[in-house]
Amino acid sequence: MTDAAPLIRAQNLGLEIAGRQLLRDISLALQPAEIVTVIGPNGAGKTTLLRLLLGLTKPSSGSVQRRPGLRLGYMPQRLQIDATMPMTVGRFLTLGINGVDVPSALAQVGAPQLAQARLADLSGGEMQRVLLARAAARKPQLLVLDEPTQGVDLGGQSEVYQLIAQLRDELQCGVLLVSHDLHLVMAATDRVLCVNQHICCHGHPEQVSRDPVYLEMFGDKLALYTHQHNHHHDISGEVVDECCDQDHAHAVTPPPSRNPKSDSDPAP
Ligand SMILES: Nc1ncnc2c1ncn2[C@@H]1O[C@H](COP(=O)(O)OP(=O)(O)OP(=O)(O)O)[C@@H](O)[C@H]1O
Repeated sequence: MTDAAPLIRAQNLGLEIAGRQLLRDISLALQPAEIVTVIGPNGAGKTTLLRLLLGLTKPSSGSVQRRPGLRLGYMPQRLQIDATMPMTVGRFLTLGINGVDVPSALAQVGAPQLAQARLADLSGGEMQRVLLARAAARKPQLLVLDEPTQGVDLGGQSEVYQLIAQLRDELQCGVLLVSHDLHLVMAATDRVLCVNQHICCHGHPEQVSRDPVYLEMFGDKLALYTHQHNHHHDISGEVVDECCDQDHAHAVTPPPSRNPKSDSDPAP
């Protein structure tokens, strides 16, 4: 494969376990330096898809091709830490990875002060930054991040996504990440795959956010929100009309679909 070849290409992936079809007909290609976000409801198969792409789970059907020698950085969804474990962040970053420069690895994720901190003492946001630093420490060609903002408060979440976009620019690596919230990742994502056992829709984030399939899937969460001002937004935040209520709960108004790619389209 050449540099222009995808980092990973999957064709017609399917996984069945104990008679249950967890994933079917997944075809995709991850390009270098591209940020791709997988979204989908709980139990949709997002983590399972990552595992198939990484070769940690064997598909029941279809195939995955990875670039030979592909350098991966993986950030798992959660890391169980024993509160009594005395390990420092600096030690954790070098475990099993040769030649990690701890100060610069932490500086890269905006946490230079954490080298001597105990892993068990970190806040949710600090822990995510440390996990990101470890995933980036191998200078990966592909960063795979499973819900990188778990345990991070809302204000900190967009910071983490900005950091991911910054890492992509610095390392020129592809990024494959899982998220529950399209709107948080929109600004830092080139392409979205909406997964629920199969790829339901895909495309640029704005396209997907207006796709009827996406809206149906996340409709309950998007349908109502409360805030204090006097206009409506569509789901990408644009003001779509005026009204005079203050402090109201209202429905998000999706604008007309702009040719999103949906269920019936060929795979990405
Ligand atoms: N090894 C396995 N054996 C049987 N079922 C499994 C296995 N791995 C995952 N599943 C099931 O597959 C479904 C998809 O799981 P997965 O963790 O991929 O979902 P997800 O989209 O990542 O969910 P969440 O958003 O809740 O993290 C779930 O119903 C899960 O119970």
